[in-house]
Amino acid sequence: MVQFRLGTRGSALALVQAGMVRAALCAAHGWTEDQVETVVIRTTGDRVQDRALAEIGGKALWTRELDRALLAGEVDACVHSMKDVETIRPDAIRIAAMLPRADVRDRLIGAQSIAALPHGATVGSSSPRRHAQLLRMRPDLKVVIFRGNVDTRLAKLAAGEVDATLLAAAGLDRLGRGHVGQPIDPDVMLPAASQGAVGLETRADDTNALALLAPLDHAGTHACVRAERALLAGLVADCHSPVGAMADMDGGTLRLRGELIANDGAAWVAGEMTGDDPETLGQALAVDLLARAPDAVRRLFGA
Ligand SMILES: NCc1[nH]cc(CCC(=O)O)c1CC(=O)O
Repeated sequence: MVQFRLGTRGSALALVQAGMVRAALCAAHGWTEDQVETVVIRTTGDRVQDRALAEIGGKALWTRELDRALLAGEVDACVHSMKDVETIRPDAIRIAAMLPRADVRDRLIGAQSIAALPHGATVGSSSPRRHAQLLRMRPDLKVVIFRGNVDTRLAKLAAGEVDATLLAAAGLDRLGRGHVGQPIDPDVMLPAASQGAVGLETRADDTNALALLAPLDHAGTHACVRAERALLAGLVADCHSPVGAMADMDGGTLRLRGELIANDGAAWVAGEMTGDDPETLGQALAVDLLARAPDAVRRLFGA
């Protein structure tokens, strides 16, 4: 008998991540695999492949249809790459658990390092953060929109459409492509908020699902993701904003790093704070960064 229905996108990466959650649920509750049903839900982000995501104008590109299925009771929880989950969530939906975080870094594919890219090289990326970070280091680069799932992007790179691209290490690793590309140190390229984290959302009032998901929660990862998301909230930013954010745990203390970069990479502000409460820490760093941001950067944010 099915004990739990798990909503997921249908991309190869999403299905691997859903499989990780299914395995964790089975291990926690002594279920067999057939007791967790995976329900594949197609999202707007999966349909629209030819424009920069930021241009489609829509928010919730990866979550709207999953939210609907969750709230309609068609699934008990949804699996998400937390990086793609909006900063502000509906009150009726609760982030219930976070799997242990994978490699948080970006990987460069097509060159040994950003410094080693030939003058004027074309780099494919549709992430405003990576775009701005690349131009800050290398104003000579041509950064072009590059979309599609991981395999599509690697195929476009192999076909010579671009000289190089950047992808999250976590996604590559989960797809069995751990050998692809060179990891970029976070000091060189601060990752996106929640990068490498897989989270589970359920209905806020579903006490049964919340209890079943509780043993899957990795408290350290959850605290880091909370702090990073609180920074985005304080900036009125989302995953389409040119923001780097990364928390880690130093002993019992949270350390949060953040940076805001103008789209052309010519102006930026960066900072770091430590604290115990993730929300307080994220909010405080947002206030600090906005207070110190050059005009060209501050104007990008709603605060
Ligand atoms: N925006 C797409 C997206 N969302 C999550 C991942 C990778 C997996 C992760 O960060 O957990 C990716 C691809 C990428 O940025 O390379």
